[in-house]
This record gives sequence, structure tokens and C-alpha cells, in this order.
Amino acid sequence: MATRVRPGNKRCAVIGGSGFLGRHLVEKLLDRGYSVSVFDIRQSYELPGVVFHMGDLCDKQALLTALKDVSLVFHCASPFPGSDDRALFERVNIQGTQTVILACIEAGVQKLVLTSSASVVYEGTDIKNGREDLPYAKKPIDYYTATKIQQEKLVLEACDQQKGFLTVAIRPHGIFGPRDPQLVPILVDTARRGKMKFIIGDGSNLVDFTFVENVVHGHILAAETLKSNSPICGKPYHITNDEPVRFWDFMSEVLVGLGYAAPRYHLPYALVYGLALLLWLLTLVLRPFVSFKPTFTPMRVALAGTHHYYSCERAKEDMGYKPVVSLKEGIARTVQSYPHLRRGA
Ligand SMILES: NC(=O)C1=CN([C@@H]2O[C@H](COP(=O)(O)OP(=O)(O)OC[C@H]3O[C@@H](n4cnc5c(N)ncnc54)[C@H](O)[C@@H]3O)[C@@H](O)[C@H]2O)C=CC1
Ligand SMILES: CC(C)CCC[C@@H](C)[C@H]1CC[C@H]2C3=C(CC[C@]12C)[C@@]1(C)CCC(=O)C[C@@H]1CC3
Repeated sequence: MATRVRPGNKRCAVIGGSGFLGRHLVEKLLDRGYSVSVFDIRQSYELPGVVFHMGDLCDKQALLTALKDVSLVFHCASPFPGSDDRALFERVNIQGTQTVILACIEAGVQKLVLTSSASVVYEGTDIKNGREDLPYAKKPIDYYTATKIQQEKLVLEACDQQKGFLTVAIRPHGIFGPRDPQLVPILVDTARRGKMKFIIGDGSNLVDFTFVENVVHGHILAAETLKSNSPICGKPYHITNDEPVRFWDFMSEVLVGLGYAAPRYHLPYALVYGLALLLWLLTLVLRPFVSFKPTFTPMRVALAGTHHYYSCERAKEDMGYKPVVSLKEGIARTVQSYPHLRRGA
């Protein structure tokens, strides 16, 4: 039985609030006067004003406890994208998201903002200034992407203005910033092992990298714009820095900022992709005997060697989105935030 929450209520919940994006979102929500509950399988920090609920989003009862009196839910939980655990992705991103929707409806939540990904339309080939009307990838490049597609469809289809349950999906791309556990740490680890000497392809491919505070800004704008009859109900929105950059220029700027050499030598894209594919097949065949994780997976090679940048015109038009931190400043703040990853540290 749904208990309707009073209008104007600024109590929200962040599912996945212990993660990189989730924690930045929680911090900004607190600044803006929201009271926040975090629901996550782990607690990674403590903050005054935040109530933590430890639990798995596949557990409806645990969710219902965390969603009591909450009017707005952000769902930004996901398994690590680099994993190849198909069952885990399906359980968390598909069944788990279905459970989140059911729990929101049962708890009387009015708005659900999903963190999707621009990669739901990416198949490993060039996308230039892609808009939201591009079809979902028919051949997603990995289980992460395949299940993010299903997740986004579930959330958008659940939008029901009659029943007062409104949903929207934010599609960020290449999130970076302080405390990111993925992009900068993987890059530095690769450099420290002497493997960041090569540029895959001619180095001219443009990609979106999005500073985490812009992603947070997009989420909060969406939540505050999401009202009955608003054009954003049930729709996906690209949120990027709106400054596509050459993939290898971005990587070089971060590397040089941290004291490492920029990659210099070019390798043909098809050769590196073919080798990465071969290596990946080998890891599958040898999995019963040895386990090893190649740095250059076919997915990473595709992301590093193709154009993939997206238009955020729709977010500008429908919710007045404009990035709040430029790419240059975002990179400087990110580099500064990783003293322990500097060369020689
Ligand atoms: N990092 C990136 O470049 C991009 C990320 N995204 C999306 O943004 C969202 C946030 O990503 P990040 O903050 O980078 O990841 P993250 O790994 O730092 O955070 C994810 C959080 O979800 C939690 N979680 C995982 N499984 C759970 C479960 N079964 N129940 C409850 N909590 C669970 C984790 O404990 C973690 O705290 C994800 O949905 C991801 O798909 C989208 C585009 C790009
Ligand atoms: C070893 C180097 C060639 C590359 C190091 C950097 C990569 C770890 C990152 C470059 C682009 C990133 C990216 C994602 C993860 C980290 C990178 C591969 C995502 C797959 C994260 C989840 C998404 O939704 C899409 C992202 C696209 C870009």
C-alpha cells in the first residue's frame, strides 16, 4: 500500500550512494538542503546528515525500509563495468532495477532518476554528436552495456503520470574526477607498467569525458524538472562536458599532469583490436587453468580508438543544462586530487 509523501518533501535516497558518482551526488544534495539516505552494499564514508542503509538492491524489504518517507530516488548502483560476470550484471542491473521500481511504487516514491550510460547506443564503431534518438545497440560490446540497456528500458517504461510515478534516465559518458576508482587509476597503473607508450590509431578520435560535478548537476536538474506533464518524463538525456576532446589528448594531459610521459608511438587500430580479441579468446580458453586480466581488452581498445561523443542539446532545451566545470578545470582538479598516483609517489 503506497503512503503518499507530502509535496515539497526534500528527503531523497541515493542507491549506490557509497560509490564514486553516488558520493559526489550525496554531497551536492546535502549542500542544496536535501536530507539523504544512502542505500548500498557497503558503507565507504560517514557524513553528518546522511543515514546509511546497508543492503542489496535485489532485496525489496531492505529497500522498503530505506525508502520510507522518501519522495525522490536516485539509482546509481552498478557492478564494476570492467567485470565479465554476466550473472551478476543480470541480477543487479536487470532484476535489481525491477525490484527498485517495485519498491519505489510500494513506498509511494514520486520520482526515480536513473544513472544510465551513453554507451547504451555504442557498438564499438564511430558515433559523432549522437542524439538520444539513436537506437539501442543491437550488438552491445559487453554484459555491462547489454544490461544497462535493459535497465534503462525498464525505468523509462515504468513512468506513469496517472499514477504519479515519474522517471527519467541520465546518460553520462566517461565520468572522471576526484576519487574516481576507475579511469585515472587504470591509466596510471598501465603507465607504471610501461604500457602507455602507444597511441591506438591516428589519435584524432573525439570522445566525451565528463567531470563528475557536471554529471551530478545533470542529475539534480533532472530531479527538479521532473514534474507531471514535464517534457522530460520517461525520457533519456545525455549529460556530458559538451567539449568532445581527442581521446589521446585527454589521456596525455592526465598522464603528464601526474608526471608520466605521454604516449607517442602510433599503432594501427585494426592490429591492436585483433590482438586484444585474440588475447581475450585465449583468456576464455585458459580460464579453467590460469586466470589473468589483460589491460587492453577489446572494449577498451574500441573506446580508445573510435569517435564516441554525444549531443546534450536535449538536456539544454528541456532542463536548461549547461556544464558547470570546464574540461580544463576538471582535469586540473582531478590531477591535483591524486597525489598518491604521481610518478615516484
Ligand atoms: N564511471 C563512468 O565512467 C560511468 C558510469 N556510469 C554509471 O554511473 C553509475 C555510478 O558509477 P560509478 O560511481 O562510477 O561506480 P561505483 O562502482 O563507484 O559505484 C557503484 C556503487 O553501487 C554499489 N552497488 C553495486 N551493486 C550493488 C547492489 N547489488 N546493491 C546495492 N548497491 C550496489 C557499489 O557498492 C558502489 O558503491 C553506474 O550506474 C554506472 O553504470 C555511466 C556512464 C559512465
Ligand atoms: C589502458 C588505456 C588504453 C585506457 C585507460 C582508460 C580507461 C580505463 C577508460 C577510458 C574510457 C573509459 C570509459 C569507461 C571506463 C573507463 C575507460 C574505459 C566506461 C566503460 C565506464 C562505464 C560506462 O558507462 C561507459 C564508459 C566509457 C568510457
